[in-house]
Amino acid sequence: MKVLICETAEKAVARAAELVIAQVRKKPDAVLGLATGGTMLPLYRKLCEACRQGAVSFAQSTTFNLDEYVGLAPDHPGSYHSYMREIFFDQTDIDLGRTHLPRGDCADPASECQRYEALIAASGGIDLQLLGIGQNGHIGFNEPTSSLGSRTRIKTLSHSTRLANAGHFGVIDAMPRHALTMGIGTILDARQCILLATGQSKAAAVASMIEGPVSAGCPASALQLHPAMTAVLDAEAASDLTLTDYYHHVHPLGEASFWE
Ligand SMILES: N[C@@H]1[C@@H](O)[C@H](O)[C@@H](COP(=O)(O)O)O[C@@H]1O
Repeated sequence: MKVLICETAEKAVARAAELVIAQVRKKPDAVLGLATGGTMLPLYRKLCEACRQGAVSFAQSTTFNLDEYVGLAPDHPGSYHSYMREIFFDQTDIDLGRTHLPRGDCADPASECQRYEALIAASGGIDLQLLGIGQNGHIGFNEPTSSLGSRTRIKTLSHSTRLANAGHFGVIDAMPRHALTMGIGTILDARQCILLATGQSKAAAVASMIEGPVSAGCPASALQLHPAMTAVLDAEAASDLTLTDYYHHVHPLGEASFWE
């Protein structure tokens, strides 16, 4: 795993945006795996800005999002369909017909998961998967205990994940209890992964992901096995890593990359 430590969150976001833009410039019809969450907001802002300025075009991109809440229709304001339209799709030149998210409101979620997996495979597979990380080490909605070989399926959300995301729903009782999520095996199939983590609240999860044992207890630790995985971190998110000590000695207030 390549670990890129940047001095500030702003710089980490800028580096992650550069990596995405470089991939799309190199392969304009790239298949992108997309993530949601607060960490991604400034990253999408950068990508939209670059698109408006003509620095990158998503017109030929195909996208697959990691997850969606069970029971929510695409036009529900708390759905990830709504998030993606508002934050990214409607502000770029992307062809909406080539954007995909699992349908949360389908009658048969299990067959929706199979349909979604088949669609990803039919697209030729994901070239670049963008990821955030939950405070408990989840990726997508693969909560701790997720099988490392899992495919797209339904997961029960942990109480801490529901609390962390309840803001979008007003009260925790309005927050969905389940999600459809790409599996860890689905994510590991992507040809390249970029995980962005910023802020002190992610430090423990980031340390488990990079320096902990590969374990279903920290689903993100499975990314240690991926041959082309880059973790882009700010200094706060990196602060529990043993390699951060070296970073502070050798690169005070700078950017540094390490191979773990
Ligand atoms: N399903 C999403 C994840 O894909 C995301 O990585 C995580 C972290 O979100 P945040 O960036 O808001 O901390 O939140 C949700 O659980």
